[in-house]
Amino acid sequence: DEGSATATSQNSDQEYTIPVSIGTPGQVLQLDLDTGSSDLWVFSTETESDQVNGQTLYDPSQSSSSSYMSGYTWSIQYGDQSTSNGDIYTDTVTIGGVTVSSQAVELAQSVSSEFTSDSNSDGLLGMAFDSINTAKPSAVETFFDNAQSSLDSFLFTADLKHDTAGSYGFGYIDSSLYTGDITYVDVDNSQGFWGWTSGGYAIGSDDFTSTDITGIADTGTTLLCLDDSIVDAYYNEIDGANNSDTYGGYVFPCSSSVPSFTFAVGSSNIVIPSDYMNTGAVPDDDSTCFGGLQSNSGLGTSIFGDVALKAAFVVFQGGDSPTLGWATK
Ligand SMILES: CCNC(=O)c1c(-c2ccccc2)csc1NC(=O)CNCCc1c[nH]c2ccccc12
Repeated sequence: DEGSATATSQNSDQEYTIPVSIGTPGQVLQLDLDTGSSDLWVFSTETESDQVNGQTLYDPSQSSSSSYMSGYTWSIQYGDQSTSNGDIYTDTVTIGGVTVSSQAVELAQSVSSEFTSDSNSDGLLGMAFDSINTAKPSAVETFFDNAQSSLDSFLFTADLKHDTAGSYGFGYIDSSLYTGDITYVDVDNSQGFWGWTSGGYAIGSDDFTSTDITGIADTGTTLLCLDDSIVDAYYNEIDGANNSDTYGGYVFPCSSSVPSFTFAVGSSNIVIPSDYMNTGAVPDDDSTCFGGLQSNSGLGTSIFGDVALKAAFVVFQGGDSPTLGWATK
């Protein structure tokens, strides 16, 4: 089996959602496919009503295929301190034509304000490894793991785009979506993430710097978050750039031209164009722009978030020795 789903850029590439059908008849929710976590959770009829703000709610009582997982709960806290928790049903889940008949669906009973205020997302579709799923008394499996037996190949692909619709593929590689060859690198999933190591970087047209950059491929995080040495070197090339306490990161005059950013993938590389490195004006000051590259300090890892991923066609290859494939497009 194979399929694909349109990835819709929300709020200027801040996140990307896909339509996911849950239940019989199908209830379609827009979920943020998140390779940086492993819980499939949804806004639901059980979510505190004062924490709902326009989201579509999954209602298990309207699905003839839902089944309550008695005694199961879940509770997650992301690095940005956002949280959600609730109980769990199984139901039929279909994404891009690929169906899992008994997928654990985690219903939110409570969510923190970041999720309430994000009316573009009805929940998260965690696609990292089962070891970091938060269900109790025991972990439940991701859609990707449950779909393995029915997928032609045990992989999914990400073709995220800047300010326009991209796509996620399941079970196959669409060679029309990239140019040249796909370069595969090993994945370290010991922390439950799609962890990998880049061999270095270049700022604009400057010389390449060989240095190991170990981080995670994370569709659920907007920005590219790297070591301070790289980040400081990058913003040294932009007049008027400064690391702002007010805005919580590097900002610069929106009139500045900003360099592109290249990162190594094995013996090849991916170039993030200049315009991806500017996420746009900060709130209440349209002459100050916020950088797409920010510090990883305090994150515990570097993060190749959407700013980096949307510059490439990326293959998430599952199995006993998972790998990541990167291609230019
Ligand atoms: C900003 C979201 N990212 C993180 O918190 C995060 C961190 C992290 C750690 C410490 C401080 C800040 C971030 C490490 S890995 C990692 N990645 C994930 O946790 C991936 N899942 C993010 C889900 C998520 C959290 N807050 C949101 C708000 C909108 C859409 C999605 C989300």
